[in-house]
Parts: sequence; structure tokens; C-alpha cells
Amino acid sequence: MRGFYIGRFQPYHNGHHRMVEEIATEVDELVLGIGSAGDSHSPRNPFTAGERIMMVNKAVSDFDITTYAVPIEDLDRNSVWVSHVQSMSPAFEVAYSNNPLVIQLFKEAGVEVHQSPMFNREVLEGTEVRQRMVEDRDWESLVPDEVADVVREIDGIERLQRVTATDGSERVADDEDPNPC
Ligand SMILES: Nc1ncnc2c1ncn2[C@@H]1O[C@H](COP(=O)(O)OP(=O)(O)OP(=O)(O)O)[C@@H](O)[C@H]1O
Ligand SMILES: NC(=O)c1ccc[n+]([C@@H]2O[C@H](COP(=O)(O)O)[C@@H](O)[C@H]2O)c1
Repeated sequence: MRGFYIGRFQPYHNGHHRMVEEIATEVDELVLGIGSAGDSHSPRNPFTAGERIMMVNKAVSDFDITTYAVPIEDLDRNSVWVSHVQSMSPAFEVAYSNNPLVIQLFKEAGVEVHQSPMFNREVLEGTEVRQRMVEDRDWESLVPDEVADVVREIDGIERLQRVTATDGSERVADDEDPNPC
């Protein structure tokens, strides 16, 4: 059976990794949808789709399943998003998500959805990992070693700190662009 699991993976962290570990007990092939694939170089989405594919591919290589990382760009129309996903992905029988909108859209489209428990969500959250990266606090312990290697290879911390930087007069929220064009 083939499953589908989508996330922004900004970055791929140990919560995602635990979820893939669980999913691997239920399917023999898994498509990892790289969500919001067109977004990068912002505080909420610092890494490109290609960089996230590197993180995911290296981190899941130990699992005993075949995986395919597929970039999925966002659409303005939620009502056709599942068709968009299906048009980009190898066919799958079950979708995995804990995101209420994603679950709703798949269910309305007649796709079976499985949820997973949230693992150590107090710290295993992309927002927390990025906050620690910005503040030069320990983030490496929250991600697989392979992901930490990719972040270092691409100078990811420096990038995130730059795109988050302001002139110092105010704090920038995670989803706010401090450098609007
Ligand atoms: N700690 C976790 N345990 C289980 N599932 C998780 C965990 N963190 C995220 N997920 C799930 O993985 C999917 C992808 O999540 P996503 O990439 O948005 O990560 P996130 O940690 O929620 O990131 P952000 O804080 O950047 O929004 C979602 O279904 C989300 O609910
Ligand atoms: N209309 C759309 O483009 C649409 C709808 C639902 C989810 N998504 C994407 O799916 C991904 C879901 O991942 P998260 O669970 O990490 O939020 C995100 O990248 C989100 O933008 C997009």
C-alpha cells in the first residue's frame, strides 16, 4: 500500500520523523509531499523545496520503505487542492495528516485519512525549531542529524537570521515578511 504525508517541513524535525516511523509500519511506500513548495527565504518558510527534499530524503533513508518526495505548490482554491495534489503525486490509497484543513479536504474528496498522535509537541514544532535557530539556541537536538547537516551545508542559520532581521526597532512575527518589496 502507498501512503501520502504532506507538510511544509520548515525544517523536517523529529516530530515528523516519529510520524514517518509510525506510518512505515502501515505502508510499504510513502509519498512525502513538500507543501508550499514555492515558498522560501521568509521567516516562516526559510528553505527551498529542493533543500527540504534533501533534508527529507537523507533523513528517511534508514526506514525500510520506498519514499518519493514530491513538491506541491499552494493554490488559491482549497476546493480543488486535492485534485492538484493527486495530479502531482504517485497514486496513493491513504493520506496521513494532523492538519484539520488537510484532513477535511481529503475526506471531502473521498480519500481515507489517518491521524497520528502529536509527539512531544511542546518542542517538536517547526516554529520552535526556527525560533531557536534565530536565537542561536540548541535546535540540533530537535531534528535528525541528516537535517542538521543539510542546514549547515546551505548556511541555513545565517539565511534565517538575515530574513528575520529588522532594524532592531520591533520584533517580527514568524509569518510576517520584514523585508517587503
Ligand atoms: N510533533 C509532531 N508530532 C506529530 N505530528 C506532527 C508534529 N509536528 C508536526 N506534525 C504534523 O506534521 C504535518 C506537517 O507539519 P508542519 O510541516 O506544518 O510542521 P509544524 O511543526 O506544524 O510546523 P510549523 O510550526 O512551521 O507550522 C502536520 O500534519 C502536523 O500536524
Ligand atoms: N489551497 C492550498 O494550496 C492548500 C490547502 C491545504 C493545504 N495546503 C498545504 O499543505 C501543506 C500542509 O502542511 P502542514 O500540515 O504542514 O500545514 C502546507 O504546505 C499547506 O500550504 C495547501
